[in-house]
Amino acid sequence: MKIFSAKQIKNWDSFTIKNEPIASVDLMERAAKACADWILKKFQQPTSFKIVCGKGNNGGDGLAIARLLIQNNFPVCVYIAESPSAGSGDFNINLLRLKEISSAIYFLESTESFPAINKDDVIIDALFGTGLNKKPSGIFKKLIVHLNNSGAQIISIDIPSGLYADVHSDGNAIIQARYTLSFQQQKVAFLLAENESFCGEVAILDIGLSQEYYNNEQTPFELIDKNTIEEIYVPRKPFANKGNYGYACLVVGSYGMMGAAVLSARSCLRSGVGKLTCYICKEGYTIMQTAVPEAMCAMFGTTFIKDIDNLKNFDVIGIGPGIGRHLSHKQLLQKVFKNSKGPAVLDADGLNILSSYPALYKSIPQHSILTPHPKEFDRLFGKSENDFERMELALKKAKELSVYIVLKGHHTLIATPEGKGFFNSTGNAGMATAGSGDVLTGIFTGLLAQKYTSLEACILGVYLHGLAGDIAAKKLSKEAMIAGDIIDYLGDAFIQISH
Ligand SMILES: NC(=O)C1=CN([C@@H]2O[C@H](COP(=O)(O)OP(=O)(O)OC[C@H]3O[C@@H](n4cnc5c(N)ncnc54)[C@H](O)[C@@H]3O)[C@@H](O)[C@H]2O)[C@@H](O)CC1
Ligand SMILES: Nc1ncnc2c1ncn2[C@@H]1O[C@H](COP(=O)(O)OP(=O)(O)O)[C@@H](O)[C@H]1O
Ligand SMILES: [K+]
Repeated sequence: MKIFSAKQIKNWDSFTIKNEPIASVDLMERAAKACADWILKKFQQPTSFKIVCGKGNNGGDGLAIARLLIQNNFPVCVYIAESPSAGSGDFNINLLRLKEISSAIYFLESTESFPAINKDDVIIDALFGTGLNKKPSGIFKKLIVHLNNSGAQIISIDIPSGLYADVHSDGNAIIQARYTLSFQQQKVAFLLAENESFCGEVAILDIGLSQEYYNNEQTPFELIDKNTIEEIYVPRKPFANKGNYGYACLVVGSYGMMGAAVLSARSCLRSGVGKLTCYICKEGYTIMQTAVPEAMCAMFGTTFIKDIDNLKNFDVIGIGPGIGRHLSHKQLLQKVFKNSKGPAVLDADGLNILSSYPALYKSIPQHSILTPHPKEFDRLFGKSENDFERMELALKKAKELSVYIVLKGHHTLIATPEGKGFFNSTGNAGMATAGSGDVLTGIFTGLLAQKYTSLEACILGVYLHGLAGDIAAKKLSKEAMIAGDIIDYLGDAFIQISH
């Protein structure tokens, strides 16, 4: 699903108004109705709502929601933050409509007029939406702080007030919502960890914006969903043999870190690879042969891997999980880069070694997949001030090095050499456990071996990994699940995407 910028969303609204056609106030009514329906499902009588509005269209939404809640017999008070600017047209229409059924409408001109708020009240935040054009200051800033300090649950309409949709919100006063009810699709700001405490749980409500605009508008950002996966996933052919599904190699593990090797090998096999050989150290031999009898083993080195051989035999090489950091690993990387038939997968200490030798960056095989978490990313490409900056840097470096950068997190970002950014929509905090990343490396390696392109392997890989994690969390809880469980539920994830 495409993700548009605030400006594109505004154009999307205008396009819909013109081409559906629908009056803008009726589109606002549709948005307000979607919010009110959501709220009515969530909250029982006699919840008391305090709705705080600005004078733009976000405030207009708030006024229309107020009317709909009053019509459902909820106690509602409306507070309008005064400013010298006139209300938008649809704000004014909705104010008149509200005045016909309610007198509990108050204008906030100074801090003295701020309402007292009960912890049991529910605040609806319709102060600023995507029209925010500067840092909230003066009475607006104080109002945001007042609402945040009240201890009451806040529902933000469209976006938490004070938050920018497409850029870092650099020290802004921002509403800390328990829920954000946004329209039609995600905004980039919702997908970045730095905004978690503002957005709360995000619900995306369908307000029927134009499909034609959606189809024709270009955007660098997409959210990976079921439809994206349907276009990529290729079912196995009935007459296939193991030769059809590729020969993968994993360079993994060292003394004390064979767990990472086992996890990546198991997940590679569970992703459908035809054949797998693992390069490991001598101490890891029995462990690997016992834990993963389906994988072949080649030993090079005693406590860590010193060398590798015959790399030309493999369709794809994954390197990194558990290899530790040793001087000779620079040569290991060089060999992988030189002998890779196609793209390689680089993770964990594979990336850490790489970051110590920037001269090697330009010899990374084209379209390789690099899978850093934010700290590994900073080590590779330098520190970023915030998540937006890191995202932009990932897009820049993916282009510069012609690689796919999988920046891991709650909504993992795939930055592509073509300048596109795909956010994942599966996965959960139960996956914040040692070894989850090793599992992902195995999946990417397995999918590349089966001739998925790097982009397809990245998209399908992160989605399956997260989906298996979601199934594991449902069965076992986020707390009790461990990385190995993600592998155990990969089968269920494949079954889900293939139906
Ligand atoms: N027809 C449409 O365009 C639709 C728009 N919708 C709503 O409209 C919103 C966007 O509305 P608008 O573009 O009117 O913008 P907003 O309602 O977000 O705010 C704009 C108003 O706030 C002022 N403002 C911005 N930043 C400020 C600051 N820091 N301090 C003080 N004043 C500030 C602006 O001057 C303007 O008056 C969306 O977020 C959504 O909630 C929905 O009703 C769906 C339909
Ligand atoms: N809170 C979370 N929500 C969703 N996915 C998560 C979360 N925490 C971690 N993950 C996923 O788990 C994996 C962790 O990888 P990584 O940090 O490399 O762990 P390790 O090095 O222990 O294997 C990544 O794919 C990441 O996206
Ligand atoms: K808002």
